[in-house]
Amino acid sequence: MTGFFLTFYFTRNIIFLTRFHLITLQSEKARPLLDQDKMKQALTLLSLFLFFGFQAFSQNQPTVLITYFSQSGNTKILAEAVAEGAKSVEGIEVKLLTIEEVNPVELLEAEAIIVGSPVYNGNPAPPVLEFINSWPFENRPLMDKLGAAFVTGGGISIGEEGVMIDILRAMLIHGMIVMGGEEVEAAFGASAITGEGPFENEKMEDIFLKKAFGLGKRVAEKVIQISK
Ligand SMILES: Cc1cc2nc3c(=O)[nH]c(=O)nc-3n(C[C@H](O)[C@H](O)[C@H](O)COP(=O)(O)O)c2cc1C
Repeated sequence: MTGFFLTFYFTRNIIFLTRFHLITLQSEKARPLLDQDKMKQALTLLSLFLFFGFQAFSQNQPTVLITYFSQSGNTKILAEAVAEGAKSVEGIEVKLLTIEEVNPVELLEAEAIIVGSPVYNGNPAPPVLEFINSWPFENRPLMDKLGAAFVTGGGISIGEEGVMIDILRAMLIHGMIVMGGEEVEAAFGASAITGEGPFENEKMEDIFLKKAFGLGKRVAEKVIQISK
């Protein structure tokens, strides 16, 4: 939609400026290179070319939607790394939004949806479940979209793998094709431990960011492959 309005805006401005130039030429009694009718025809053709050219360009970029809930910022950091990975693939439009920001059109337009959640009592955080439960089911509009998950949890083995499976399972109900990350250590998606032992740092560990980057990259590459 944004692409459409931008295209419209630019094309309209080009037409306006060219007309203005024509009028100026006439008023200065300068000799135009073409007569006025031919110039109008050329202008119309040029406008159509620009309009459809921009449209084709703006609509051809398949979208990867990365969406997450994060109360204290850890899942947000992981989401940003997933987005960086997806952006590293040429020809992909990446949308990075919190689950509160996503609208239904963005969900339906995306070729791939990557959902991130913190672990809350061994489960996805309630706002993430609420978000997934709001996805449209009738006629299964999410069918065949790619899906993936990422998670942050406070401790080792107290829920992060289970939460990724929960998200992927819900995606499967919608007929989505689910994927893990690039590395075998990210088989169910990307996860990070944020509050135990060596991982209880201010800064998120690079091994977790690498898994997240790899997840975004792999999903984006697959989107390009199946969009051809
Ligand atoms: C209500 C609540 C329940 C939690 N339960 C778990 C849990 O079961 N397992 C776990 O590993 N971490 C648990 N945590 C820790 C969070 O998953 C962890 O701090 C996470 O990185 C927070 O993500 P955020 O910074 O994006 O909000 C819990 C945190 C809260 C607030």
